[in-house]
Amino acid sequence: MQQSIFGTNSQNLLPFEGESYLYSGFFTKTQSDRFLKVLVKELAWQQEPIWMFGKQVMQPRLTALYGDADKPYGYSGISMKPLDWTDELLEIRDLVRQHIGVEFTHVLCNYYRDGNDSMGWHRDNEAVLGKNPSIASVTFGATRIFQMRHHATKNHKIEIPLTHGSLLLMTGQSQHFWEHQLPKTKKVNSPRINLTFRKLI
Ligand SMILES: O=C(O)CCC(=O)C(=O)O
Ligand SMILES: [Fe+2]
Repeated sequence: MQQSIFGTNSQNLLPFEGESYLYSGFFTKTQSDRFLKVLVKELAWQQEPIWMFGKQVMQPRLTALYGDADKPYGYSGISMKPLDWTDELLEIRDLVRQHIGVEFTHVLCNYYRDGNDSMGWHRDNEAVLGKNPSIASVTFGATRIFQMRHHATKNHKIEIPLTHGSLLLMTGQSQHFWEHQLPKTKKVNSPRINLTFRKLI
């Protein structure tokens, strides 16, 4: 049984100008163990290059994009063509959709092999996501610290441990006013999978 996002355990983690909610035990341990195992094995993981300061560098993680449409989804100077939903990704999408009420069209999958893999500061604010996108972020595997900070001031940094089976919803003005990252850590040497469900308009 999934926890309702309208339950009493949800409170806005952002102090102002956006809304983000964490549902720690959204998936059961049994579900989470199964999804971690299957997704590591079955998704079409690739290490993609991105452009940074005029140079091409490899991303410090593996990624895969799945979704409805045959339309490419570009970010950070790369364009990815979505693959067709797998059974497990559809199952997870439907559980998340049931509770958030958003018809997600795509899921960007990230595979952090260990604490050396990471994602730098960014906002998910591409025009194709619309003005105030709701992004649902699901984690299986190692707990990693997810950081958010106010984009304009770089102040008000908050740290959110994203545990096995957790769901983080970033919504409202979050992607306009707040940026986020997943820093490297020496404390983790096991894998983590993160799925960010998005609705392209
Ligand atoms: O791995 C995470 O928790 C963050 C992923 C993320 O920010 C993204 O895919 O845009
Ligand atoms: Fe992001």
